[in-house]
Amino acid sequence: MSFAVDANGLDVPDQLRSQLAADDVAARLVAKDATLWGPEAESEAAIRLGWLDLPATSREVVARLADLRAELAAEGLDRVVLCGMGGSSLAPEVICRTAGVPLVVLDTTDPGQVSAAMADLDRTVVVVSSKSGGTVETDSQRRAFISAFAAAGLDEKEIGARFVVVTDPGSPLSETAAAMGARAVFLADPNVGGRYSALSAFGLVPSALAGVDVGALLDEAEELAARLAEPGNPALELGIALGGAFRAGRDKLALADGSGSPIQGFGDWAEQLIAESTGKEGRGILPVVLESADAPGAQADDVLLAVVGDGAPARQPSLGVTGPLGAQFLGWEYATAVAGRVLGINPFDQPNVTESKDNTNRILGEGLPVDPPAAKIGAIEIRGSGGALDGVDLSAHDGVVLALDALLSAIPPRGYLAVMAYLDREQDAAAGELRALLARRTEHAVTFGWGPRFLHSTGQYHKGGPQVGAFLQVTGVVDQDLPVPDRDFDFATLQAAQAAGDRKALADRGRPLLHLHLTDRAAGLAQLRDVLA
Ligand SMILES: O=P(O)(O)OC[C@H]1O[C@H](O)[C@H](O)[C@@H](O)[C@@H]1O
Repeated sequence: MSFAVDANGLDVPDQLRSQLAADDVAARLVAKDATLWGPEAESEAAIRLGWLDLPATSREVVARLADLRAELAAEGLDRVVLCGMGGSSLAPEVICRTAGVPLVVLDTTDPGQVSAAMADLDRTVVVVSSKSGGTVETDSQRRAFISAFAAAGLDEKEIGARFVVVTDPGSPLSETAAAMGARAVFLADPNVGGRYSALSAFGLVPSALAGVDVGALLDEAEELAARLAEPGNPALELGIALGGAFRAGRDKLALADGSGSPIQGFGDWAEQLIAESTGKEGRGILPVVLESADAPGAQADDVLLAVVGDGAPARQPSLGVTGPLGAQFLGWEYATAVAGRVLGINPFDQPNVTESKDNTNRILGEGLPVDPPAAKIGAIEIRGSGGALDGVDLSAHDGVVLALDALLSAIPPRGYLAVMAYLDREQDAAAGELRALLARRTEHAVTFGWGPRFLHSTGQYHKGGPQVGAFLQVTGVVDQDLPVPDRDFDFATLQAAQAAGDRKALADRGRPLLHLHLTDRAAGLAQLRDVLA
C-alpha cells in the first residue's frame, strides 16, 4: 500500500494550497532549494536536506550490515543495546517495535534502567549512536558499558569488539571509537539533521543488527521519493494539512497508531520531528502522543487528530495517514519541512535545546540546588513554582490532588499540560498512565515524556514554542546509584541535575511548574493513580 493522506472534515483554505503550488514548493524541495524557509534559515537549510536522498544513498550500507550481523551472530552476540538520544534512537525504536524484533533502547540517565540494560553481557553488542558525538547521556552510558564488560573479565580488545559506533565524520565520538578499537564505525551523512535521520545509518544500523530487513524499509521510502516533486503528492498534502490546521487555530497534533496498523509507536518518533522542527519563536505545532485514537486529552478545538497506518477516524477534523513505515518516515519529514514554511520558521534548527543542557552543566559544577518540599504526603514530596501551589492547602490529606488541580487550572487558554517523568521507563512504566488520568480532568491537551529523553524532543517546544504550558515534573528516589566512570558525577546526580536544569529553564520563563518527588517510586505512583482515578 502506498503512502496516502485521508482527511476527514479538515478544511484547508484553497489559498494556502494554491500559494504553495504557485511557489513550486514540491519541486523546489526535492531540488534542495535552501531558500524555501527565508534568508535567515538558508545557511542551515543548505546543509540539512540530505534526507531527501537517503532512500537511494543508504543502500550502500545494507550489505555491510548483513555481513556484520552474521559476524556477530557467529560469535553468539545476538542481544543489541542502543545507546542514543533523540534522533539517534527514536527511529530504531519504532522500526524494531514494528518489525517485532527485540532492541534494548537506552535513552535515559536513570541509574536503575541503565543498570538493568547491562544484563546478559556475554551475548551483548552495544551500538553507540550520536551525531554530534558529544551527548552526555550517550557518553555516560558508553563509559558504564566499558566498565561492565571489564568487570565481566573482557580485555581491552574484546571490549572494543563489543561496540559498534554511528556518528558524523570528524565527531569526537569517531575519535573515541578509533581509540577504543570499536568493531565497526558507521559514518552518517553530515547533511542530515538528527530528527531527519531515520533512513540514514542512525536508523538502519541498530535496526539491521537487531534483525530488521532495512532494505525493505528503503524500498518503501523510495516508492514515495519518486513522487515527491509532483504537485499534489500525498506528503505535500500532509504538510498542507498540518500548516492549514495551524493557521486555523489547531496548533496541537494528536498522534495515534491506527488499531489496524502494524506500525507501533510512530508518535514517539514523529513527536521529536514535529516539536523540535516547529516549536520556536513563540510558535509551533505541539505533538500529543496518544495511547490510542480514542484516548482522552485531545478533544479540544485547538487539536487535530492524526492516525498513522489507518484511514481517518470518524472524529472531525482528523487525518488518516496510511502507508508502510519507510514511506511514513520520509512523508512526515517532507510534510514537516512544508509546514515549517507555512509557519514561517526554520525547521532545521533547535535554538532552545541547549538551555536546559547549559543549566545541567552548571548544576553539575556547582552542586544540586537545595529545594525543600512544601509538604510530604505519603510517598510524595510536593514542590512547586510559578504560582503552581498558590492557594493550595497542603496540610489537607488530599493535598496532592489539590496541587494537581491547581496546576491544571493554571493552564492558560489554548495551553497544555506537559507531564515529565524522570523515572525508569521499564520499572516505573505505570507513570505513563498519568497522561490519560490527568487528561480526564481537563479539556486541554496533555502530553507525557520520559526525562531526559523528552529534552531532545518536546523540550525545544516547551521553551521555544508558545508560552502556554503548565508542567508536572515527577522525580523519584534512587535506591541503587551507578557511577559514570572517569567523570565527577554519577548517574543519579546527572539525572537530578537534568531535572533541576529543566526546572530552572521553565521557572525562568515564569511557567507554572509542580514538582512531585517520589520517596518510594512504586508507592508514589500508586498513590498518584489512586488520587486521580
Ligand atoms: O545524536 P546526538 O548528537 O547525540 O544528538 C541527540 C539529540 O540531541 C539534541 O538534543 C538535539 O536537539 C536532538 O535533535 C538530537 O537528536
